[in-house]
Amino acid sequence: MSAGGGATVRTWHEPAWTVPELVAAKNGRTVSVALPALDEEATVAGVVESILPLVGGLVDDLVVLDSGSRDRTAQRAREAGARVVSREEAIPQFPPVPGKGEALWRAVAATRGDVVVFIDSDLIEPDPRYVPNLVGPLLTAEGIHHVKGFYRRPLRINESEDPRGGGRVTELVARPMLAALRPDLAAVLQPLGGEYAATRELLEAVPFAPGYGVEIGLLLDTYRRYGASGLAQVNLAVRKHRNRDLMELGVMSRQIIGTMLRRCGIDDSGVPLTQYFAQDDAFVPRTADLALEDRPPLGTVTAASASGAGDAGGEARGC
Ligand SMILES: O=c1ccn([C@@H]2O[C@H](COP(=O)(O)OP(=O)(O)O[C@H]3O[C@H](CO)[C@@H](O)[C@H](O)[C@H]3O)[C@@H](O)[C@H]2O)c(=O)[nH]1
Ligand SMILES: O=C(O)[C@H](O)COP(=O)(O)O
Repeated sequence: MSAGGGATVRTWHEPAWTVPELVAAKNGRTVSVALPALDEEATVAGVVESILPLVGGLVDDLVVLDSGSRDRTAQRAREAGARVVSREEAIPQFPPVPGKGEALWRAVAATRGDVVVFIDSDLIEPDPRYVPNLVGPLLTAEGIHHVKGFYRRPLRINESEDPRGGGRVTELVARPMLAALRPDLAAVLQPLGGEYAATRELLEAVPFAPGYGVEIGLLLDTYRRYGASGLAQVNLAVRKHRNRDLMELGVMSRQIIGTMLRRCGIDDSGVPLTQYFAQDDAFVPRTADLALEDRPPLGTVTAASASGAGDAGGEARGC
């Protein structure tokens, strides 16, 4: 699929692989599935259970990377049948920092699969076809390193459901900014989606952006390394998740903009977002954290470098 003169991104609209076909296509390769989870006790078990039947066949390892949960996420995930790894266990030599990028960076370190599939653990009614369809292009086609899922996204707020209203940051921030800065990626339907698969070769070679910048960072870094031909996308039908409120999405958007600018060699002010919350007749300011320092490529991280997993520097710049 191409958009507005941009590059073509290989797109599977009606994926039809069977699980036995994909198992045969592994050809000695291994597949890990990693679920980042922060306080997801309500949903994590359902996501694990949707993938568990594949373990021992298509999937070699199913891991929940606990991102510092204070609820019973780890217990629920373990009881449902996943291997649970804390951030500290995944990379003991570096103290963890908050955020999703940190969780994914450590999930790659905690797994061994030649292919790693990421699935969010806040999904509602997760479809058991997500994992097979995400690994399909990697196992059956040549030259692809990163497969994004795409889907219709319902928006569920205050008990009402808009069948197509979800993906607000995607539609208002990420896709318009890609059109402006990286038009070759304008055909990617869900650049921020949390359901995607990638080769270990890619995941160990690129830096991981902090927080919610991680998906856009991985997308831009894939494009920089392999061009659009290293990317693919596959139709996963529908995806429902816990919808955050507008102010939380503002903070997420600020992080994503910071990562995009940095990947495109554009200076970011580094100023975090201040939001104003109406309280009675006043507007109360609150400034959110902003993190712009990447974690370095895992391929460069050894026990000897324990003194500093900081910024990956030039590797991340200039998309
Ligand atoms: O510090 C964190 C924050 C989140 N998560 C997990 O990451 C997943 C997605 O987080 P969520 O806060 O639900 O993100 P969304 O609002 O769903 O945001 C969308 O957009 C983000 C920015 O691209 C992506 O990271 C998400 O995967 C994507 O679903 C969930 O399983 C969380 O538990 C962590 O593990 N650690
Ligand atoms: O991916 C996104 O755009 C954000 O996660 C927001 O998604 P939502 O609008 O479906 O809550």
